[in-house]
This record gives sequence, structure tokens and C-alpha cells, in this order.
Amino acid sequence: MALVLAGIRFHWKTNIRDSVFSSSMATQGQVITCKAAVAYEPNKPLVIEDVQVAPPQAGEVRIKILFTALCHTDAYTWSGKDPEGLFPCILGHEAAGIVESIGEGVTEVQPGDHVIPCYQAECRECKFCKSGKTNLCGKVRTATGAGVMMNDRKSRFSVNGKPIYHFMGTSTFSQYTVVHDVSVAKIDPQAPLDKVCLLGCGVPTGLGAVWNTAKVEPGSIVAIFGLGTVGLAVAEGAKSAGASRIIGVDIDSKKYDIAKNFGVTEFVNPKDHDKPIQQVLVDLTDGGVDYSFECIGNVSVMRAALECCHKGWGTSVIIGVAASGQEISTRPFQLVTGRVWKGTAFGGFKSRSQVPRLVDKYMKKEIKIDEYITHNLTLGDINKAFDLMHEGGCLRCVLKLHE
Ligand SMILES: NC(=O)c1ccc[n+]([C@@H]2O[C@H](COP(=O)([O-])OP(=O)(O)OC[C@H]3O[C@@H](n4cnc5c(N)ncnc54)[C@H](O)[C@@H]3O)[C@@H](O)[C@H]2O)c1
Ligand SMILES: N[C@@H](CCC(=O)N[C@@H](CSCO)C(=O)NCC(=O)O)C(=O)O
Ligand SMILES: [Zn+2]
Ligand SMILES: [Zn+2]
Repeated sequence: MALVLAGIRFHWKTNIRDSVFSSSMATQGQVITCKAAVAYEPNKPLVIEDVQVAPPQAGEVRIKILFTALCHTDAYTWSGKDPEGLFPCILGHEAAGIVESIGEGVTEVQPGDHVIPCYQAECRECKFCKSGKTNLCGKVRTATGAGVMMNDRKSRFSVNGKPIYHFMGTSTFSQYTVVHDVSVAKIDPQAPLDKVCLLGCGVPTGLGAVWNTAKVEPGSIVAIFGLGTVGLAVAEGAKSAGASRIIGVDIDSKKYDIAKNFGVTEFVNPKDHDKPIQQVLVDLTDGGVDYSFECIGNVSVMRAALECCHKGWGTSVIIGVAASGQEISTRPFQLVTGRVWKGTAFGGFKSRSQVPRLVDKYMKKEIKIDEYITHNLTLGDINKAFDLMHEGGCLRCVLKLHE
């Protein structure tokens, strides 16, 4: 039940909402000082700082981030290999939280709403959004790539007066962040935020690569290169699409045990073979796979993933993010003879419209999330969490941001 008073909506049932709501009344319009992990330089440990977070301006939303996971793209930018990487910055883009306050003109969310910040915006008005051909949105992309907010091309974060860049329009390694309203998905307030934070990136990317980008049909043979969170979500998507064989390829043989739980039916370790891995797969599948997915970010593997596809129709989808300066290559004959090379961002999902539906699917137990979470730590442990990412046993580590 809800009561609207002076444009403010009160919900009786949601206690968390009420408590965040009343504390947000005290902070609205004020600078908030809170803890955040600041990346000052590539590869140097993140520093937990008291950061000042300015109030949201027109078209902006300030969010209290409750939980954030780490994605390999955070590590990629931190490593200095991202051509868009700017320092000092606050990384993080796979999170969930509660709206603390909104700027002028924001109509689709209110303080107290449970939300997932989306690095891929959806304005519903730009050429991209209206094309019906892509989930990419052009409205705020130049600002998010430059680490600033669109309104005044400035950052809302600072430490002792010195600006700190935003990252991917989300910067979720902070107890509070400011994002564009076109980058906020409002979700079911009953959904557990410590789980659905994963719907900010890795899991939708893998599922959507299969459902939206490749459009895998029942009976297809699928190869997945790299069995981290993204590759396992591809496996989950391929299983639900009715693939007949799902071949996992990874240089870490320990991945097979976990991958079986996500639908992988066969495992190949390139290290066990003298032949190029594309030839191994072509031999295993009577001429090649129907669909392959590169979930690593390695340009040699991208080539192998294309070349293991069946002549005439095989489609390969690039998901992995490769370092600055890296380029892909193959013989054009591979494409002339019918193979298709594609890529996907956020699995082709339109973020604001479709993330809430993915949350609903999770609530109905139609998609997994819990199974990808191997570790839980706090913001203060963030450097340890990055170390864990480079160990084979970690899929996703979720950080709690508030005590
Ligand atoms: N396009 C997008 O929208 C999008 C979204 C999320 C993540 N990503 C990218 O997807 C990639 C995968 O992310 P993740 O979180 O699953 O990473 P991850 O590091 O957890 O998984 C990578 C897997 O690849 C395996 N691997 C490494 N080198 C290999 C090789 N040469 N051959 C076979 N296997 C190999 C590793 O053992 C590991 O299991 C990253 O590059 C990430 O930046 C892209
Ligand atoms: N700044 C990077 C871009 C890296 C990249 O490709 N990002 C993916 C998301 S990775 C999420 O973990 C993406 O969706 N890109 C589309 C976009 O950024 O608009 C680089 O330049 O290499
Ligand atoms: Zn990511
Ligand atoms: Zn748009």
C-alpha cells in the first residue's frame, strides 16, 4: 500500500525502504562524505578514502550502493590497458542499491526505490535506442567514457576538493554514487540486493549473448572459450535454448566440474592437444560448431573461436574485452565461406527495460545467480577481492558496502 504526500511516496510494507528513505531526507541536497575505493594509478592498490559525493544535478540519481561485485573489466581498466581508463577514478559496475535522492526532472525513480545501476544506458530517445537494432545507447556515452557527468562535464566525486573520475557511468566501489537517470533500472524491492547485483553485468552478458545476439536454436552445437562467470552464463543460456552439445574450452581443467552444473556437456583443455584448438573442435563436431563464444579477451582465441565454426553458417560471438592495441585477424576466406563474426555488449539486453525482467526471472528461479557467487567480503577487503579474481576458484566476489 502506498500513500503519496507532497509528491513523496510512502510505502508501509518495505522496512528497508522506509529507513533509507528517512535517512535520505536528511542528506538530500547535501554533499555526502562516505567511503570509496579510489584507484589512483594503474595497478597500485586501491585506497579506501573518505570521498565527497555531490548531490545529483538535473537528470541524475544518487544511489546508496549496498552490494557490488567485481568484474574482470574493472581489473582490465585498473591494469592500465583500457584506452578509456582515467585515473584517479572509482571503478565498479556490477551492483545494487537504493535511490537516496534525485535531481531535477527525474521522473522514473524516487528515493527509496531499489535499483541496479546500468553501465549501458537506455534513453529510449536516441538514434540507437529508436533503431530497434541494438541495445547500445548514445545519450550519455561520451560523458561516461570521459569519466564525467553529462550535465556539466564534471565529476560528482572529490577527495579534499580534488576531482575523482567516474567509471563506466556507474562507479559502484563507493558507498554512494551518482549516475544518469537513463542508467538506472528500478527492480522488485523484494529481490535480495546481495544477489541481484550480479545482473549489472556478467550474468546478463552471457545469457544475452546466446538469446539475443546469437539466437541459438534447439539442437545446436555450442563451443564456449573461457569458463569464468561470463562463459558459464553462456552455458546456462545455451542449455535453456536447447543446445544439444555444449563444449567448454578452458586452460584450467578444474573449471569442468563447476561448468557441468551450468550445462557444459564436454570439456576440452587446449593444453592436452598438439593440434590448434580450432582443428580439435572441427574434428570433434563433424566439421565445426554452430555457435562459438569467446569469453576471455584473448585475440588469438577469438580467431580460434571463429575458425572452429561450421562452414556455411557457423557464428562466433566475441564477448571478451581485449587490451588496447590488440587486433583480431583471420583469412577473409573464413567469412567468404559463410562463417559470421559478431560481438555483444551487455548481451544485447536493453538495460532499463530488461534488467527488471531478469530480476523477476531470478525471483521465479528461472535463472541462476547464487551459484556464481563464490566469495563475500567487505569494501575494506577490495584489494584481496581483486587478488582472488586472479585465482581459479573465484567466479564472483560480492562486497558489502555498509556495516
Ligand atoms: N562484452 C561485454 O559486455 C562483457 C561483459 C562482461 C565481461 N566481459 C569480458 O568477458 C571476459 C570474461 O569475463 P569473466 O568475468 O568470465 O572472466 P574470467 O577471468 O573469470 O574467465 C576467463 C576464463 O578464461 C580462461 N582462459 C584464460 N585464457 C584462456 C585460453 N587461452 N584458452 C582457454 N581458456 C582460457 C580462464 O581460465 C578463465 O576460466 C573478460 O574479458 C571481461 O572483460 C565482457
Ligand atoms: N573502454 C573499453 C571498452 C571495453 C568494453 O568493450 N566494454 C564492454 C563492457 S565490459 C563489461 O564488463 C561494452 O559493453 N562496451 C560497449 C560500450 O562501452 O559502450 C575499451 O575501449 O577497450
Ligand atoms: Zn563487467
Ligand atoms: Zn538512447
